[in-house]
Amino acid sequence: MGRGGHRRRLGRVRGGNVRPMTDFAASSRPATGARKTAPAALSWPEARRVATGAGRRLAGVRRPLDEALGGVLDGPLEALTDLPAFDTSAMDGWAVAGTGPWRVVGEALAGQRPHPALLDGQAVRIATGAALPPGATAVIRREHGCATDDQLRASVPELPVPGQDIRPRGQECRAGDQLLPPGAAVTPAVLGLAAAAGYDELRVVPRPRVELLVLGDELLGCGLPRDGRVRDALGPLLPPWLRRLGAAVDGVRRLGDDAESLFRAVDGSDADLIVTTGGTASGPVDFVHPVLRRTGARLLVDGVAVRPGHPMLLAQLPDGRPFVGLPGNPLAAVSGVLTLVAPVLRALGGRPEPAAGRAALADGVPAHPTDTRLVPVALDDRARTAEPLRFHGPAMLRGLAAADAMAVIPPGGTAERGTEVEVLVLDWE
Ligand SMILES: Nc1nc2c(c(=O)[nH]1)N[C@H]1C(S)=C(S)[C@@H](COP(=O)(O)OP(=O)(O)OC[C@H]3O[C@@H](n4cnc5c(N)ncnc54)[C@H](O)[C@@H]3O)O[C@H]1N2
Ligand code: MOO
Repeated sequence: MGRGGHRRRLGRVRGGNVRPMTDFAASSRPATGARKTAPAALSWPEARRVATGAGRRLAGVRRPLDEALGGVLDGPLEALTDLPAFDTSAMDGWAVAGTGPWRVVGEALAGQRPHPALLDGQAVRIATGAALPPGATAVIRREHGCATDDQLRASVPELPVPGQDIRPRGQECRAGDQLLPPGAAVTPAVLGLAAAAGYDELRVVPRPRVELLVLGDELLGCGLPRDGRVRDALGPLLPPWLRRLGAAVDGVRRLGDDAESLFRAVDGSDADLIVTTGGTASGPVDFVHPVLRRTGARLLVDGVAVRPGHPMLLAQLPDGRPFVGLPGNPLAAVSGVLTLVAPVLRALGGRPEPAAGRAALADGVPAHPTDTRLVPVALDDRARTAEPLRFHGPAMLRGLAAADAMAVIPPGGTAERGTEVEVLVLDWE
């Protein structure tokens, strides 16, 4: 269940739990799960476009600065004050009025109210960051002046230079200036800037909350594969990656291949996005389609012309929340994250799409005749090349674990060595 503990019930049809097929708009699957005729898979670029449009940006919330990290700005960050807010000294030394020599009449430390105005020929000892007394025309650095018996002389002939080592009020910004645009990621630097500019709280688009449901009777949470069972690889892989992509993920719920428990988990979740793994195909215990049908969801993407990962799907629950079904084969699930989950998370979280990376293939890669291929590659940033890696089968993670990116190989022919292709950088850390 989501963090708030609130359960959102999905709409039900009286007299039965299965919605009419018209509610399962894009699907042509029969209610039992097996497919009579395969619906046309969307092309990979089209599926990504649909995913981008499937998530409505979450409403902004006010957060104290220390809880705003990792969100994005809901609106522009406008300065609440001039910065600096008052004229200050940039150096330790003396603030002076007019040309020397000067009589030292007091002291100005950071954090004190401004010293009374200086007359021509007067000076105060001043600390870096202290408010400049009115009338001061320059600052003489400690190492450029010589003070005896309250008489100050510059030890460098060119001094004083008017304005030297003074940080004038408003040098960095004026109150009301836009410091950052809406959608900027809230980094530690942004927190510092916001505090300097007078903010105690920020209005941010929150991280979308993801409910992650890992399906499969065969999955083990620990130990060696045994008795036909395998270790769950996606439970450890997905949460930290989805967090990196801007999501809030409380944890993973592992469910058996049981339609009722999947329905209850989906029905009881108040997450902004539900992601399942496994059960997308048409095997005897693949329940994602029938359960979606029972919830009254609308399928937006039902299969994508991409290898691996072609059974991935994207649906919209009756209340509009998105649902992504990732295939169970681990590299196919990774392909589904890149194709569907990442764009949906960006849309929900108000994050801009990163600029597309490109690199030249260091070796030829056979393309699929009709589908896009996503192939793990090691990037050489200096040479701007991408080396295709072995062990890239849909059930394998060995290539991925050594990869920096997935190269996008468009359908048809062979992508020859030297061909420049799009690369989706795997920003793990
Ligand atoms: N008759 C057909 N069979 C299959 C097709 C097809 O088109 N026609 N597509 C194949 C492709 S491609 C994929 S991908 C898989 C997708 O299947 P599901 O999404 O239903 O996934 P499962 O059947 O539950 O599992 C598939 C495979 O992956 C292993 N798995 C599942 N979850 C995990 C996990 N968390 N960690 C590690 N491994 C996992 C599972 O044990 C299976 O070996 O369907 C093909 N079949
Ligand atoms: O999606 Mo499957 O082969 O492409 O693992």
